[in-house]
Amino acid sequence: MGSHQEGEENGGAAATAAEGQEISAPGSIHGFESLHRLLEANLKPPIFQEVSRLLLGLNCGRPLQRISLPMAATTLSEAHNFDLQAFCFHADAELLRQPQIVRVGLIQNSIALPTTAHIADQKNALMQMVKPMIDAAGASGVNILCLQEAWMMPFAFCTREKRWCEFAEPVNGESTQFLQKLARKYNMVIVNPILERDVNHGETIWNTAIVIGNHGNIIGIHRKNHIPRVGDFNESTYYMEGNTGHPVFETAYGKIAINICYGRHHPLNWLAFGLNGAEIVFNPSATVGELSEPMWPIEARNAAIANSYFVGSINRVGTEIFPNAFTSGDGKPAHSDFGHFYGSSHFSAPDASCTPSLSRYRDGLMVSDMDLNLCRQLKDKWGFRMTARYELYAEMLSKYLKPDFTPRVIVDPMLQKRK
Ligand SMILES: NC(=O)NCCC(=O)O
Repeated sequence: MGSHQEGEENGGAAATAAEGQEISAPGSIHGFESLHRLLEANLKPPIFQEVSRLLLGLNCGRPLQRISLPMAATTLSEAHNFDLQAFCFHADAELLRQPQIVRVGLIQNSIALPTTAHIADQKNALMQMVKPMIDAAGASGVNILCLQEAWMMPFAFCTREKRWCEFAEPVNGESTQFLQKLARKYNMVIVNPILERDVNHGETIWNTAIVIGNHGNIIGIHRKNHIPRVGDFNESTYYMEGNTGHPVFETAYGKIAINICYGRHHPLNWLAFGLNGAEIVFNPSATVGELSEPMWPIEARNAAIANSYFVGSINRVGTEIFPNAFTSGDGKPAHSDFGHFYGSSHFSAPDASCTPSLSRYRDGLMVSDMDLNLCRQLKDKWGFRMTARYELYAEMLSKYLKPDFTPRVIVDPMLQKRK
């Protein structure tokens, strides 16, 4: 990983410019860690700049800038072989408000031990593996950090075997305690997405994000609203649709919310966090290339634009092999893995700009400064809230929810109706 110079524009992924010679890793794109790096190595600089403008947009009229991080962070990334990238989203200067700059981090990780290892060992190894990335975030002065969905376990839901429920832990369980110490040490808000066991409600299991404040306190939790029933994502076998609605957590550094994984396919889910005033929405995820990669760069970015907030998208990395083969009723032969979790964590901004993605196959920490003033500036510019005509949709939805609803279709009288 090379160093990032202040003011270096988004073509600065020279970090891995030697990637042409890189040994092809599983999950790489023809030997490259990301599309951005592949393009940079293969296009002439002026063409690459123009392609980057079209793919990543402009922030305040300029290509997104990379920022440099302290040597302590880059040293950790080299020693522990994780991708480290850092950017800065600006906003225009205002006369009455000071800039509200917050430094935000996203961590993507693979599993640390085979899925056959003892559960306690897997959890301990994961904490040890993720710690250098959290330390790098701390050394970089990150204010708010979010980990990936169910980061304390392999994404075993594809198997439908109930033994994986043993990974579930209470809100104040070992991962929260581990992160609380780090939150205090680095004065950092940390979002901890886990499989939760709600011991006070009959051991119910949820897919939950715990928001830990910068004093190590638990600010609150959010439980995943929408559960996938697609392909191998048999998550409804394990936990129920969340009962926490769309909370926004006012932290020392800004108003944040969490839209867990599959919730990103639901525009109303994004909207509800926006209506509650979120400035940054995290989307901790676990998804594989074959299923969703074409959607990945679109949905979060669209949500950031439509709702005038920042989005931090995080996806796990690697291929996780399970001891027993499984099928998912989709006609595919029995298999022992989901496919490749493609990482590619990134930030999207309300002005339609976005960062390049982290590696498609390595663990990584993505850092970005963001001036939260950009949220209101984009609301003023585009007026999406003011032009939204919510009353039309409230009425439509209330009709749709009634059992006697019939779709309002006006049929061309000239149409020969097929029987
Ligand atoms: N974890 C999860 O919700 N995955 C669903 C797959 C997807 O939405 O891409």
